[in-house]
Amino acid sequence: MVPKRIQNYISTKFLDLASSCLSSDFTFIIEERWQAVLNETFRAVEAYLPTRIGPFTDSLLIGSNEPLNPSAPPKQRIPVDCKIVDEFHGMRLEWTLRNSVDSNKYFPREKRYFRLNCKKGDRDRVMQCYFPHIATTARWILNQRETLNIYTYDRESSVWEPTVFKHPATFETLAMEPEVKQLIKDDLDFFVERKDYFEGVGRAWKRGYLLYGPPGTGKSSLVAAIANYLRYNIYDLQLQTARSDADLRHILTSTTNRYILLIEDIDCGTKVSHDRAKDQEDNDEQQNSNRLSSTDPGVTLSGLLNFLDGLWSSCGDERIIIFTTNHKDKLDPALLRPGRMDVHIHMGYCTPAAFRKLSATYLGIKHHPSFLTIDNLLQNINLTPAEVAQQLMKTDDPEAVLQSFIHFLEMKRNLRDHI
Ligand SMILES: Nc1ncnc2c1ncn2[C@@H]1O[C@H](COP(=O)(O)OP(=O)(O)OP(=O)(O)O)[C@@H](O)[C@H]1O
Repeated sequence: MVPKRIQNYISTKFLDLASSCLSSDFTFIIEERWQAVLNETFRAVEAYLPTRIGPFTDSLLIGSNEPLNPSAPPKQRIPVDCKIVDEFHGMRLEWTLRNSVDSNKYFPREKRYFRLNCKKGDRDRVMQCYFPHIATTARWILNQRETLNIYTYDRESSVWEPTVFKHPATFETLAMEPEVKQLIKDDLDFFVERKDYFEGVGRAWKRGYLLYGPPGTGKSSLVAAIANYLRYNIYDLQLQTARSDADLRHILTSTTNRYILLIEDIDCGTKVSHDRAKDQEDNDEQQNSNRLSSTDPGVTLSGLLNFLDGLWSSCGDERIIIFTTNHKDKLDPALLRPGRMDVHIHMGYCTPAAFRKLSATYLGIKHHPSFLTIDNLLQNINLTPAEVAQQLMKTDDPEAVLQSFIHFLEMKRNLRDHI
């Protein structure tokens, strides 16, 4: 009397129920993304599991990126479908990394997820003890990591591609006014240590820096120094790689916590720049003035601002956002409004104090009778630290370098006087 389809439905449901009652196993699934942002549990497991590779692990991904140390053992990662067995407080925990392609989307994206199998009876203990243990261990591992990464966004595969970041710049080697340097370091320390403060005053735990100044004054070097100081990875974003605001959101929420988001030369090739002189002529274009790129259909200034301090700004924790520009005056005033970028840092021409730092770094000389002459000359000439550094690398005889540098400065001064 019962139609075949309903019979099948009932028997399938019955079998499901029976197998779930009879099976003593339980499975946790940990996907890479959680509610539109990167899943911190996934990231913690990713950092933790390589420490659990044991003699029974049957395959590993290995690789190396240290050309200067070829005899060092390669680094290990966990391949897809490889089983890792962990033991914790008497529980047996079986992990597997899986991969699937999300084909529903217009742009197919790879979806990675971890499966954790345990005994049904251990489920609560896994939630209450094991996952917190993973989170704590992962935090420690990530804090200890020796190498930093710089990520660039690969538009084709829609993922951030990491490269090892080994920039030698530090606050110690940076040539800038010592007071400014100290201010930046204090600001960074305050930021890192005051999660509770940011929460208490209802602000997202992020800090925005705008570095501006002529080319060669050390903006990129300062970014590197900040990354090395905080041990934060850098996500280097070219705004043009985002196809639309939605794409930008996806890109920005596919990052981990604790990072520097770097958008260099924000004035270049985008409509974030604001050429006031052209305002009148560009009336029609003003309709589209929100658009950052004329070839890409859709990243808008408001899309970017929304991530900076709009509703999306609270997605993610412990983020330093750095914009650099050679032309602050070309930026849209909306970007410069108080509260948008918390700290504006002017990277200027080489000052006597900056010269002393460069001399100590490049020549190993901290005091020299010729410094007075150099100070006087520098005060009247606009020379970037990059130009000074170039002059100081001319030969490996420090005395000869200083003499030739004085000649160079005098030549510059005479040239300027004749124009
Ligand atoms: N303030 C500085 N302290 C130490 N070195 C510096 C400084 N400024 C520039 N340099 C030297 O000059 C090189 C170029 O500097 P850097 O790329 O940091 O400048 P920039 O302001 O980012 O330039 P651009 O605007 O062209 O990107 C650096 O590799 C570094 O060796």
